[in-house]
Amino acid sequence: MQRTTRHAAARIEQLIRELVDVPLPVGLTAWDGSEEGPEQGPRVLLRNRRALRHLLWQPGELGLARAFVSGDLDVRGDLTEALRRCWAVARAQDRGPLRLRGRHWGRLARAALRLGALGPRPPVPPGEARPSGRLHSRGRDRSVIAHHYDAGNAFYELLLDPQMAYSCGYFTAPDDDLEQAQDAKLDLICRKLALQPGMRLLDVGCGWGSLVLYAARRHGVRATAVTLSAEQADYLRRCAAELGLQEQVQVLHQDYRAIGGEPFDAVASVEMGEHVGADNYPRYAATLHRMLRPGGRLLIQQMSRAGNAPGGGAFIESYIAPDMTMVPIGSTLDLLESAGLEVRDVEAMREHYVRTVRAWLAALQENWSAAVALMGEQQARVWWLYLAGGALAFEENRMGVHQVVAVRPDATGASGMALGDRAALPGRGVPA
Ligand SMILES: C[S@@+](CC[C@H](N)C(=O)[O-])C[C@H]1O[C@@H](n2cnc3c(N)ncnc32)[C@H](O)[C@@H]1O
Repeated sequence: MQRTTRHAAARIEQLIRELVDVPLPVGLTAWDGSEEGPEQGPRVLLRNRRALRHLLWQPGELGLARAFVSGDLDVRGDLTEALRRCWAVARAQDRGPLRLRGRHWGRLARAALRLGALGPRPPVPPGEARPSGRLHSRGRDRSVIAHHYDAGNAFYELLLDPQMAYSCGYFTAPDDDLEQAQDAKLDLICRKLALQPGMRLLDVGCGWGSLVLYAARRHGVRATAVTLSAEQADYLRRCAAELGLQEQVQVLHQDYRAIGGEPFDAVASVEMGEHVGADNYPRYAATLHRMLRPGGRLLIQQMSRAGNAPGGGAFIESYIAPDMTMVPIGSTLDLLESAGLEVRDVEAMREHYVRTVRAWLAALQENWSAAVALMGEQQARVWWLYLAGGALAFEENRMGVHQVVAVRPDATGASGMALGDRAALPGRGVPA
């Protein structure tokens, strides 16, 4: 027979003290209405005992995420602040969130028994990707990309700016909004690439085509856009046709490994390098090099991560972007140079990503009912958690993002850059 308690929150608080020796970082309300922890700030609600069972069956970040996604665990108030406080505890413990040691298991099981929380494995909420096949084989990459990017253009339209840029924006003034920041980012990229009318631009990993459409319209280039997502390719073809740019913008729905033909005057790849994997990065860098004419410029924008945990963490890997790899920026620069490119400029943009992700999160919250109608409550909660945690990761310097300008020197070693040309430095704004 299950033993019940009317003091579940107190028991959980006691358990947390025993396990990690810290007071509750956030308020806690348990299924029996009992409350513990700070009264101010965000509050975690354990709606039922199943919330704990998610953690017992899948200890750590993923169990916590499943409890949240299913709604068994909820947060009242600011989710980002709740995550910030929990991360602070994890940092003080010198380990990730809820990474328990073997000796803790006995205590955990006894506490769960007292709380009546022992029971069968709860159903895994929908939306987890289960990629199969060899890591970063073309087939597996295609299904992983479809999982994330083919979630429906209508959803991304709710979240993103009108140009549908799905990468870090560039805030040049304190009160810039997302639309201005994405416009400024595209402008900055075009200037760093020194685009001129008639030039040929290749964009590898083009998303919904914000860069190629911008560059074609504002700089008169002829652009080729490559994406592995069928929905993105269709969307971009439609946009290009509506804007009368179908002659200027060619859209290729294919893997970057299949790119061939004549080299381009300029090559861009904005937040795609995270998808290629450590083993394939040299091949990706070699492709960028091969597709750039000698003397041409490359711009990549890429997220980075310090330390030895190259993925996005258990939650991101399961729900958002499996097989993603992020490495320290220094390693990326090495790999680009090993491919024969010469790195000319690196700009760190971490603070811009804090604001970008916060803007996406605000858009999700404003459009919550529409998002739920499109994808269901649980999937909308996946995005809520992803964006709240993502903004925090950039804020706390667990993740970074950089723009890198490189050139392919010609046979004589000439870079094609004028003396003193420091890749569009005048374009840099200083956000407050
Ligand atoms: C984060 S999105 C960035 C989109 C775009 N550059 C932007 O700034 O809005 C990553 C893009 O990389 C593409 N991608 C990922 N892996 C790819 C691959 N193996 N081959 C071609 N494109 C790929 C995805 O389809 C998506 O368009």
